[in-house]
Amino acid sequence: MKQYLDLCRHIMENGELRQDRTGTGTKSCFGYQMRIDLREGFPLLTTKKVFFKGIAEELLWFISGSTNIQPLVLKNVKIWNEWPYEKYTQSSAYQNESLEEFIERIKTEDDFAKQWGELGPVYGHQWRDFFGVDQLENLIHDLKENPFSRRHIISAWNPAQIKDMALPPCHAFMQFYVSADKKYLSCQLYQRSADVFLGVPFNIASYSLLTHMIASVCGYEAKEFIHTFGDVHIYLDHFDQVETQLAREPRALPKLIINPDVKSIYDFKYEDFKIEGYDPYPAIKAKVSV
Ligand SMILES: Nc1nc(=O)c2c([nH]1)NC[C@@H]1CN(c3ccc(C(=O)N[C@@H](CCC(=O)O)C(=O)O)cc3)CN21
Ligand SMILES: O=c1ccn([C@H]2C[C@H](O)[C@@H](COP(=O)(O)O)O2)c(=O)[nH]1
Repeated sequence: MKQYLDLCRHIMENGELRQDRTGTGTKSCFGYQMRIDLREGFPLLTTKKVFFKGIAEELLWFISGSTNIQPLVLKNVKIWNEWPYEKYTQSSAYQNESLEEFIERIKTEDDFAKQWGELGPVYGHQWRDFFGVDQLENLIHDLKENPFSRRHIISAWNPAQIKDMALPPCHAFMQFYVSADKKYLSCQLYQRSADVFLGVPFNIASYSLLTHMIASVCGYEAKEFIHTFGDVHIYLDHFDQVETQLAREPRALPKLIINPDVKSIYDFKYEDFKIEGYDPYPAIKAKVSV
């Protein structure tokens, strides 16, 4: 995807070196925007293999309103594991378990999962229960009933609850837009902080999938995903991986096929999505900064 490679090049060429919360250090820019036409294919990077199943299961988990990693872990999605583990290792309950042993306990012991698998009121909670407001339900209702509204918004940024979250939301604010002919749905996301190598490929695919799902249940077609960034950065220990990707020639994008019989946003399962014609270069390993 040219837009993504342009973003990587932009940061490599113009970014400033700065310290960050995790201690790793980044090259960073402030403010950037990508526009992705969803009619040209599904934006799953081809310059490395991206774990679509993990992205889809994470999105279904947000939609379900869950904020406990147990359902993800049971589906073998590992991307949120480090954060509850970090908290656990700092508690008096910690018995020197490795990350793998901790995750095994989350899988098999419900009481342990209830206590230690919780991330606090993160995305799923805010989307479905922002101080009692089901923002997702309202959004879908309004997209159908009042398509030209300028208030089609979901915010995960709840300042009163930031202190209770394992990580304050990065993809924090989204807005939807129905075309004048009521044919198309577009989505714009504001992401306050973006890990370009690990997080952004997930975020692009996740919001593009969400746009397709909402379009499908509201009777529209997905048109554009606009991705707007605040602090957009490449971690210092991801430079080699980014260069490897920049040396690869992007291939044709795959197609997303959604089961058209699903009429409610809450009824989707992973099996209702099919990615066709995905032919990526091999995956590239990288360390996640916690
Ligand atoms: N530093 C940092 N970057 C992030 O992208 C990030 C966070 N923290 N914290 C919260 C979530 C968790 N996210 C993550 C975490 C890990 C991967 C990751 O390791 N991805 C690998 C392997 C995926 C797999 O196959 O399990 C990848 O190659 O994409 C991706 C996104 C996105 N977010
Ligand atoms: O969906 C996500 C979630 C997180 N990130 C990245 C962005 C930053 O590198 C870290 C969060 O650290 P903060 O100090 O809270 O900004 O996680 C992402 O890119 N996408």
